[in-house]
Amino acid sequence: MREGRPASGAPVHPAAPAKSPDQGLSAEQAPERGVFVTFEGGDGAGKTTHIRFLANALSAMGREVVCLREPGGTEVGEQLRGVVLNPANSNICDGSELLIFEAARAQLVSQVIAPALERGAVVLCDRFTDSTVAYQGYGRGLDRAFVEAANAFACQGIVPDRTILLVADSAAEGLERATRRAGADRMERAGEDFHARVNAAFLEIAEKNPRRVRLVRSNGRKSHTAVQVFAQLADLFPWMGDFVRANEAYFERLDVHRTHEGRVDYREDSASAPRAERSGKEQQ
Ligand SMILES: Nc1ncnc2c1ncn2[C@@H]1O[C@H](COP(=O)(O)OP(=O)(O)OP(=O)(O)O)[C@@H](O)[C@H]1O
Ligand SMILES: Cc1cn([C@H]2C[C@H](O)[C@@H](COP(=O)(O)O)O2)c(=O)[nH]c1=O
Repeated sequence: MREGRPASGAPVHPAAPAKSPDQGLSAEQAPERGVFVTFEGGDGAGKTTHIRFLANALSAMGREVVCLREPGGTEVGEQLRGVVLNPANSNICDGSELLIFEAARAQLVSQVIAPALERGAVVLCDRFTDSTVAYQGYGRGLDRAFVEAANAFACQGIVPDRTILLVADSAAEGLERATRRAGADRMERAGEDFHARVNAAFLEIAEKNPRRVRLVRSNGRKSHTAVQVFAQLADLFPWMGDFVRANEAYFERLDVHRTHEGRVDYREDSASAPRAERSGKEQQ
């Protein structure tokens, strides 16, 4: 997603801002401001799905998009991810767990996020500091002021411009979605009560930070969720507001369902998708 070329087949809205996917920056245009958007929510809430979809649309509009996940996103961070999520490491203590997430974050912020924002990229991050508050603060019960201080230390002043909080029907539903394919990692095995506390914590975080954190339900069709995600970002990317109203079919491709054989099936409720898409030109 680092290049500014439009993805094939992605619509371009007529009311696109000064820059359209076909036009480069003219010499006198100021570089665009970097935008930092994080996606949060319980396990299996749909973060990966919607980050990927949004990233495609943003790069079609000519933005450099950097997609990241936490823990991870750097070599060191991915190694730390392997340690903290490995179910074999069942004896990691809560303090050590917190510091591993913070170590991965400090590396990601300094090595990737800060430079990307400086360049004017859009950074989409699958989890960030709110996850630490929810999982280590509320879930594990660590001192919240200390968790906040550790977050601040790792972030070096970088705060998301917007956080999309995706909410599934329940923690159990999300966990079922998350573990369906690959089994449960160390955090996903923390128990139902733990995950209920985490999900409640996310709602509390959203209530306390209404400007930054926007709640979007991910319990229905993915296309509906995606429309709401775009709508909640329309003040940061002004073309998105009109785009949502004028391009329903663009979102419906998310409701495409892949069969085990790799064929593409279309659910009944997406039967209105345009013909070209129904012959297999879906994006995701
Ligand atoms: N409205 C929805 N939006 C997104 N995903 C949905 C929705 N409804 C069902 N799903 C399903 O939920 C599952 C989990 O999606 P995804 O992997 O994007 O979640 P995630 O939050 O990134 O999970 P994890 O916490 O494991 O990283 C997928 O199988 C996806 O198809
Ligand atoms: C950043 C962060 C993450 N976690 C937990 C949340 C999830 O259970 C895993 C990450 O797995 P995912 O499939 O990428 O969602 O780690 C946490 O407990 N604390 C954190 O700060």
